[in-house]
Amino acid sequence: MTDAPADAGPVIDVHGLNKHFGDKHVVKDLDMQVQRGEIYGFLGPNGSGKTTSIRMMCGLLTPDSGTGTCLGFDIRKQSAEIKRHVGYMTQKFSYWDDLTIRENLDFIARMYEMKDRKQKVDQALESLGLASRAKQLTGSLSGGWKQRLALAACMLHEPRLLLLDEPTAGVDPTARRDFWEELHRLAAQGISVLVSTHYMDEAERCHKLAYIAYGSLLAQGTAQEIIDSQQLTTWSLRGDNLVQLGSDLRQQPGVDQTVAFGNALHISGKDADALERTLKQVAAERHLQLEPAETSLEDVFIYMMKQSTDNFAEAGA
Ligand SMILES: Nc1ncnc2c1ncn2[C@@H]1O[C@H](COP(=O)(O)OP(=O)(O)OP(=O)(O)O)[C@@H](O)[C@H]1O
Repeated sequence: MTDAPADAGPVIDVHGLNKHFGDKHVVKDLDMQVQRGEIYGFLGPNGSGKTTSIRMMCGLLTPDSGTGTCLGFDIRKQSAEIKRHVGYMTQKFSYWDDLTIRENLDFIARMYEMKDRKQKVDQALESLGLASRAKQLTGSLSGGWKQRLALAACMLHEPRLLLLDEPTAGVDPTARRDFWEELHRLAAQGISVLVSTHYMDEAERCHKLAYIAYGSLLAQGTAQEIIDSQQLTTWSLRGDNLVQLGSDLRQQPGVDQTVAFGNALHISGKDADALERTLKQVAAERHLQLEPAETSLEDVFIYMMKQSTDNFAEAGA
């Protein structure tokens, strides 16, 4: 096994990655860097190229063009070495229902030809809180426990990088919170995590984020940097019949987007002056309560998704 320099440079460093499936350009000129101990969130609408990007970055799929390294190994030429140091959790739970948790982990340990198998499995059961359920059949576990088993399985060979593809889809909020506590514990030990998600609360727990739509990376940075990058101003308007109000407002000058949040409507726009004039007038006419609001990550993601949908449609793609 070839060892890559452990602490030298970014854990993922890719430039100009492209991938086509047939005539579909699924990933376009992707540049990305992930640092050691960083939790990096990957967001974007369904089918935007997240899984394809993750697979290229860990050497499972060869890009049509572009270059890069993962853990210091060349993504084109050294995929076997990358796989030895990466834990990959796919979207689909792929363990045996009729084996117990321990048997599933033992099977994975055999696949990796680990010498101290029993000790490694015991450690994994202990550190992910699975010890009390070690003898339970996997098929009878709830979604949260299955996902904990999947994490234990992809941590078994002590990878330095975790690639997690929507690891918490369909899992309840408490189990998701526990899962994220675990990710932060691993990151604090220097393990890097690239995780795709559709959940806003999870996005906010990442150190850095990338937003990808129709194969193009539209923004990357900390949550605050992504919010700032779109230069939106947002106001909150309270009142009755928010659906009708939203639809009326979307025709008005300065209003780029309206999103209902509980009993309030978030209204955002790029032209701050025009937006303020419109909203003050509407609030006065209809006796509504108007307040400036912080632009949230969710406001910004909805805005970017809408922009990219429009651009995609205009391009006739
Ligand atoms: N092996 C393949 N052959 C042909 N097309 C593919 C293949 N894999 C993915 N695609 C297509 O590439 C596009 C991007 O898919 P990908 O799975 O990377 O998106 P995603 O962002 O991970 O989506 P989701 O959020 O739904 O998981 C989709 O249009 C998908 O249908």
